[in-house]
Amino acid sequence: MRITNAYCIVTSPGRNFVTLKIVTDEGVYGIGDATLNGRELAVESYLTDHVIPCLIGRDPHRIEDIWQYLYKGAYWRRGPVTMSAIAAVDMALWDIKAKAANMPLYQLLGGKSRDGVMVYAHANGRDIPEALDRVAHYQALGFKAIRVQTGVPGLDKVYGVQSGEAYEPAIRAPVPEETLWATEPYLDYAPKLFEAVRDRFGWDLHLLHDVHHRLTPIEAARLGKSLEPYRLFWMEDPTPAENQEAFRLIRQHTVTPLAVGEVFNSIHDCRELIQNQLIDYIRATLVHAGGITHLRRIAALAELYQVRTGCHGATDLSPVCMGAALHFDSWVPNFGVQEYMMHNAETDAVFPHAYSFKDGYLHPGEAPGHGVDIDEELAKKYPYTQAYLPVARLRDGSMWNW
Ligand SMILES: O=C(O)C(=O)C[C@H](O)[C@H](O)CO
Ligand SMILES: [Mg+2]
Repeated sequence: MRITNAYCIVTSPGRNFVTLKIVTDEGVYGIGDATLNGRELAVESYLTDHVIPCLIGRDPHRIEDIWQYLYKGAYWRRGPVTMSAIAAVDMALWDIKAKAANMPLYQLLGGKSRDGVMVYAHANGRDIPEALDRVAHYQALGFKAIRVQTGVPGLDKVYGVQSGEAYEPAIRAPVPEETLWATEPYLDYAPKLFEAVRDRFGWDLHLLHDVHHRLTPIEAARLGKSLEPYRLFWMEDPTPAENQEAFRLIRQHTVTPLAVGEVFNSIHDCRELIQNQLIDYIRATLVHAGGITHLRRIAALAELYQVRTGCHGATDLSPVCMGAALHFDSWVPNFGVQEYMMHNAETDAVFPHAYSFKDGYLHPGEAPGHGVDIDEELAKKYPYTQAYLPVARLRDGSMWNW
């Protein structure tokens, strides 16, 4: 089998997605997600200008060799643009291999380790009562795990809180939106939120919370400690993780479980966090961390230290990433949970998929490959529009972490 053609499809059914399609001489094709929120065209150019010309004529079954070629062959290693491009190729090649074998991808990875993939939903409210209503909504849908975020008194816009029906932080505009952040009111308010959630819903629900990189290590330690009575499933990204050592300080003060890594793109970003058991869940996922070939190395390292997976699954990762991740999640021995934000109807129509939700679990389906396709004609109806994640500043105007 040979690769005869490959190209990117950029589409925007509500938000921007970059998809790679790899076509072979035997008519089998594979699909990979290459979306990097706010930097979509950089990955598209990396693939189109620098990667695709090197793929033509290669044997698509040689997934490991192609991965190594793209990683080592560029000389410049790692980084989100490079690793998202490699991930797209890798996902598409695994799709081809599984389709050629006439098997769902999880079978090639080693078969299922579980009957369903537990997923968590996002309950977002402008205040505590609204957040509680959203928790009730997702619990009624059958979710066993729910992430809860609220607005903070005195702050106009806060990460994770929706102004309309669907939460979409990447605003369509030529430059990022500016938002305001203040740590003190947040640290006071977050425990009140979880006290209210436990009061109303009891203990038979996994609760998660995303701090979105906004605290210093000692502030994160304080928050983890103040959330202990509410027994969170995890506290996510409490502080930026470039300095992996910083998590030692948080760990010394709290037993609230920690989840980190949605912005990571290689095993080196989380090696110390894992080897020193400074986290409980690793959030890296396929599209930003080099695809299945690389994520399974990360998971294997994590397994040695009883760190479990908690793959990123926000809506800026396309259904292609979600579908492939569900095969990975079905197989990976040290699975923890999968994020599931749910795409809008337009996105689901552009990306027909085999996965389905039932009673708090997602199932990858039995279609050969990863089970997600792209309707290229429909995709053309939604042209790319510039959109960026917001930035955050403190009250004195200093730049902060969004
Ligand atoms: O889903 C999460 O946990 C996130 O933090 C979502 C991110 O803000 C989003 O994916 C950025 O593109
Ligand atoms: Mg997050």
